[in-house]
Amino acid sequence: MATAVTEEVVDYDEALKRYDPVMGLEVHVELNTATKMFCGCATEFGAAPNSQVCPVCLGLPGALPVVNATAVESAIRIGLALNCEIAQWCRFARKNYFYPDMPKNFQTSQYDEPIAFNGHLDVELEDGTTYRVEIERAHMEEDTGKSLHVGGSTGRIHGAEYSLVDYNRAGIPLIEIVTKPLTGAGERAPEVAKAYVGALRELLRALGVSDVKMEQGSLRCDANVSLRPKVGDATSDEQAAVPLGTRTETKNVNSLRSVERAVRYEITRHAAILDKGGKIIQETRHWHEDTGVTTSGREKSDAEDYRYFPEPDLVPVAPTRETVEALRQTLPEPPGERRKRLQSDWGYSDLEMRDVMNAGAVELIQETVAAGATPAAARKWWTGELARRANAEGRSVEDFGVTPAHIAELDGLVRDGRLNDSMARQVLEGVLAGEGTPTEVADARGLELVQDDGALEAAVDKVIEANADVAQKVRDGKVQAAGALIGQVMKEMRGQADAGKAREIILAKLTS
Ligand SMILES: Nc1ncnc2c1ncn2[C@@H]1O[C@H](COP(=O)(O)OP(=O)(O)OP(=O)(O)O)[C@@H](O)[C@H]1O
Ligand SMILES: [Mg+2]
Ligand SMILES: [Mg+2]
Repeated sequence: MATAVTEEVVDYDEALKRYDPVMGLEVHVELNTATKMFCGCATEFGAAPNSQVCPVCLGLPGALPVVNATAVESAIRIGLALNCEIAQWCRFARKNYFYPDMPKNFQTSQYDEPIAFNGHLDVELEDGTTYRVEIERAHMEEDTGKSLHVGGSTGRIHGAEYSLVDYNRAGIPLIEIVTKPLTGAGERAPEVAKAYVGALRELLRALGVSDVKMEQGSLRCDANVSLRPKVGDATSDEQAAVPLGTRTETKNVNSLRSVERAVRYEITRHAAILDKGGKIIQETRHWHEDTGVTTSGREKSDAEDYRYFPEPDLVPVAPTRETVEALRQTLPEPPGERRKRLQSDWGYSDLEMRDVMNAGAVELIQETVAAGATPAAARKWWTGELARRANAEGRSVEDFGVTPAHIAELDGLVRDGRLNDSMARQVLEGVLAGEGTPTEVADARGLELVQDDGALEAAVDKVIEANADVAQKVRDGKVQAAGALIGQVMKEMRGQADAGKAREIILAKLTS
């Protein structure tokens, strides 16, 4: 294991004055098929170690693999969604290397005949511009098992007392999506990296092919970074003609924010080495979330000898054009377009839509609006109260037992004038506590606005009398001062009044 040496870095903006960054992103996505890539074992996450294994995924002699047809379909759909060409005929290949988490001593992968190639994904950046990420290929392979190193001194894998290995993950279908070297992003390279992985995650989720949980490892990103001397604008022809520098490959970066930080860090680290006339070593690096740095992994040349050869135990994959076209018909509306359509349907600002995206609430809002709520109310509940609570409790809003129908019903009660905002919040408490539907909770808790305007007027009169000085301010034109009076009226009515109505009455009495 690498010892923790702090490497030199230069200021990011300084680095960008002298160097042009180039990136290549490799994303591994675990498909959500019920069974593994080449056998019938289950793929459930978190099962007891080595409970989902068989002779095929354990690589026992004589066991024969069979391709998972659903995984191939998912691979083709991913390829199509990434605007790739789909191979008419391709094979699996054995990638030979020895590592204890890989029981067969080779990984069944694809090499020079990927199922999908030559695509692109357009990603939107913060400033509204679009960057086209060129996709080199998307190929099928299988995941490895997981090692667990126990005892010994902390962080020293090979100093561990012993190691355990869990093969449940071995053989889970993976698609590796590899970009071409991405140029022309200039100082926005880290932002492009984050935006691309985010857009890819959104796309894969829309395709329904993976649960894309970076924190659980079902979506993993390796970020390759190199620098070359800067000779012009990032997008100029002279700059494009400069040969690429040596890359480093930062492994398994497991959040969008980390992708951005890791790329940024590597740019500043490379620059420091190049400034001193040093050479970048082509190697893998490990990202450390806590300290925000990468450390050296293993040296890895381009000509890494994996002794690839075509897998003799599997038949080639040869999807007919009809099959491919039929799969094309199953593609969802591109997420970017869908997002824009919904934002305009719902009348949200850019900021509001971003909140909704960040809260992962698009589907919930869609269902809530379909159930009759206004888009504004749906957004308010799902990204406000419920998202806050979910965050605080480290849970997902879906796990609360509150449904879009509940929220629509709650909104209905507010719009019918039966509940005010603070009462609606109390009703929601009750729904969260499992007391029933919003109407049931409001009935059971006796929550209902006083509809009697006479009572409200009486309360207003009383409050005006008791707060003559404030009332005078309102009369003198300081309308904001009415807020204090409304507060008093609400108190007088024990919260059972419609604050909007109270305001109307107060202003009518004092300003007309
Ligand atoms: N000089 C470079 N600078 C930045 N990125 C590069 C450079 N050369 C290649 N890349 C990118 O690095 C990535 C290399 O991924 P690829 O899967 O092809 O090979 P690998 O990382 O060597 O192999 P493995 O899949 O075994 O990790 C690609 O995204 C490619 O575009
Ligand atoms: Mg790769
Ligand atoms: Mg790689």
